[in-house]
Parts: sequence; C-alpha cells; structure tokens
Amino acid sequence: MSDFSVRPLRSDEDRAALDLFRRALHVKEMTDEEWSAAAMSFQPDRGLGAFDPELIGTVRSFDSEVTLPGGGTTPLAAVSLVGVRADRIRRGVLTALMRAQFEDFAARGFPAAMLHASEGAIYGRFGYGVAARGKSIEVDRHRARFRPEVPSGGQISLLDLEGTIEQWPSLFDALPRTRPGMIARSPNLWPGYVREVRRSTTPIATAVHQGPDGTDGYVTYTVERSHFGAPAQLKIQSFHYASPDAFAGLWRYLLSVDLVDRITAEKRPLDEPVELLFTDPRHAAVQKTLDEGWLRLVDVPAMLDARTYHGEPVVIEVNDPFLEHNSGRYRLSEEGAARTTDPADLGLDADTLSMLYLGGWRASDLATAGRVRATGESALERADLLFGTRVNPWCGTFF
Ligand SMILES: CC(=O)SCCNC(=O)CCNC(=O)[C@H](O)C(C)(C)COP(=O)(O)OP(=O)(O)OC[C@H]1O[C@@H](n2cnc3c(N)ncnc32)[C@H](O)[C@@H]1OP(=O)(O)O
Repeated sequence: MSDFSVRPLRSDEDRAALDLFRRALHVKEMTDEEWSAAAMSFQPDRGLGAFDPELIGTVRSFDSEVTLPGGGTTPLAAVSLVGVRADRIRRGVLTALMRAQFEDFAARGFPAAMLHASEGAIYGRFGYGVAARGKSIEVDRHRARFRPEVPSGGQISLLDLEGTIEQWPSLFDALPRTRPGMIARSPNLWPGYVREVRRSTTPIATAVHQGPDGTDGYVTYTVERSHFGAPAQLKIQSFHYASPDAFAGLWRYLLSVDLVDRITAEKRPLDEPVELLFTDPRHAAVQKTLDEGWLRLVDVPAMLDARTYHGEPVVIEVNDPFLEHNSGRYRLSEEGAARTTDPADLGLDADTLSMLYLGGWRASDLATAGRVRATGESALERADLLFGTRVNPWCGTFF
C-alpha cells in the first residue's frame, strides 16, 4: 500500500490531470493548442487529485440535472475523466478518490451521480449500477421500406457546419427530456463536441425537423466509406425528437440520403421502435446492447423520495457498504419514501438499487440473477409495478 493523499486540484494542475487521464486511456498528451480548447470544457473547482507527492490519479465532475420517473428532475453530478497512473493502479487510489468525490457531492447538495464506464467491472463496488442501457442498430437502406401507417413527417432542413455548431445547444435545450435518466447539457460540454465536429475528416450534417409548432427534432450524422465506390455507412451521432412525427420524419429523411448502404446508430434507447417503421423489421437489426448510464444514489433517502411509484407499497432493505449511512429499510409507496422499521419485502445492494431506480430493470429479473433477495413472488410482483416506468431510461448524452 503506497502513501498518498487526495485533495482538490488547483486550476494550474488541471492540464496535468487531463494528460494523466489521457495516458491512462492510452491517448497522447495534448498540444498547447488542444489544451487551450480543452480548458474551456472544465467546470472550475470540480477536479480531485491523488498525490504521493506526484499526481497519480484524478476524477472530475460537472453540474447537471437528471429526469426522474414521474417527470421531476434533481441535481446530478456528472462524473468523468477518471484515471490512475499505470504504475500506481490497484493500491486503492480510485477508491480514495471516489470516497472524497462522494463527500464533495454531499457537501454541494448533489443527491445522485452518473458516469459512462470504460469497463463494466470498475464501478459497482462504489454503488454505481447500470441504470440505463442502449442498443446499437443497423438499417439496410436498400431493403428497408416504410409501413403505410408510418407518419409522413414534416419539413426537413439541413444546417451547414457553422449552423450546426451555433444552433446545437439551443436545439438540444428546446426539446423535452422525456426519458428517465436524460440529463441537462452543461455549457461546459459543448466546446468538446465542437472540437470533435471540427476535427472530423468527413462532413457532419444536421437535419432539423419542423412540426406544426416549429422545430421538434434533429439528427446529426456523417457518412463514411473506405474509398470511392466502397459501401458507405451513414453514422447517426445524435438523434433527439419530441414527437412520433419527428421520429418518423427524420428516419424518412435518413433513408432518402443518396450514396448510402447502411445506417447505424449506437446506444439508442432499448425500446425505441425503429424496426417497427419497416415492412420487414429485420431490416433494422440490433447489433448489441450495452450499458449506457451508470447511476449512483449518493443520498438514498432523498432520491427514493424524489421519484414517483405505482401500486401497492414495498419495503426494501438497502445494503450500502461504501456509503454506510444509506443502509437501512425504506417503505416505498405512491405517497413517497420514508425510513421504516417494518420487515423488508426485498433486500438489495446499493448498485442494484441504482439499476432498479430509473425503471431500466425489473425486480423479478434482478432476483433471477440473485441481485435482489425477495420474501416471495408477491413482493416481486409489487416491486415490478412499483418501480416500472412508461418508457425505458436513457441518458442520451456522452461526457
Ligand atoms: C467515468 C470514466 O472516466 S471511465 C474511465 C476509467 N479510467 C480508465 O479506464 C483508465 C484506465 N484505468 C485506470 O486508470 C485505473 O485502473 C482505474 C481508475 C480504473 C482503477 O484505479 P485503481 O486505483 O487501480 O482502483 P483501486 O485500486 O481503488 O481498485 C479498487 C478495487 O477495484 C478493482 N478494480 C479497479 N479497476 C478495475 C478494473 N479495471 N477491472 C476490474 N477490477 C478493477 C480493484 O481490483 C480493487 O479491488 P479490491 O478492492 O477487491 O482489491
């Protein structure tokens, strides 16, 4: 066990911390020019470093808010840039950084945190769970045909690169965040996206859909092929919409783009019905499903009380060894959530609670995998209904 301490990073240490993170992901350090652009993405005072006395590990976060089941929102700390120097791993550095970061979130009034994980085995021990999953899809453009009842959609207009960059934030912000798990995009996020767009070697296009009440959806994409005449792939990068008309209208547009063979999208909501647009649903194939958002309930009682529930009450017993003050029994009902001494219907660990919380998994399925311990079938049936949501959770923003 090495000796190290954790403290907030000073702003003059931010560049070294970002380079440390990049090296941990096997990416080269930044040039001066890259750093001056990257620095704009940093929310001040949100980095932590581990020192021995050199900088050996780092974590960062920025302020956001997340949509909850029932439509409410709550402040969320979005966690990113997690890395430990390769010669200092597996000595508890990340564990110490996670602990300090949760203390910081509690002090700042963030009851929940979210991240996208580089590997699936890292974060469960800290109470993060796969709260949202996404699917990668591929549409065969030459064979897919729209079913007759699919809405025809409204008017589509294309933005040029500068229009995309300028209008992107307002396009995103104007659309409702309808799914549990969707987060607000901090102004700090956009410079990073803009850098990627400008660096892209293929043109990035944004198609905007106009419904009866104005803009109600957009899709950003690029088309790639290895050489002229080779099969071309249209890659969807962002796709947000507020109505079935916009969803169908944008898909109609995508299939109309010339010189394209396949259309692909990654990490789309699991229940987004792309295949149901086509006469043969197999022409929209699901390639894989992946974790899309890892959630941590930092303040379990506050978060349990912040979402809505349906049906008969359930008492859960939460085991949270990393944030022990969250452990205990909670009664969940349509009236809300409160600590209780009543006997528990279900027992589960904090990471599993995160998986249930946004409605992305059923308690019954988690019980089948041994992640939920239930007193009986009726407890599971009640819990399935209680935690269930109308639509699947989805974060929809990479950070
Ligand atoms: C949100 C994001 O930014 S995701 C990006 C995460 N960063 C990376 O993937 C970069 C490369 N990896 C790293 O920098 C480091 O290996 C980290 C950050 C993943 C882990 O840091 P470490 O300081 O080694 O973690 P720490 O020593 O605290 O490990 C705690 C426990 O988690 C386990 N663990 C840590 N990383 C991993 C992993 N990648 N796979 C499996 N288990 C892991 C350890 O074995 C240890 O288990 P134990 O308590 O049973 O002994």
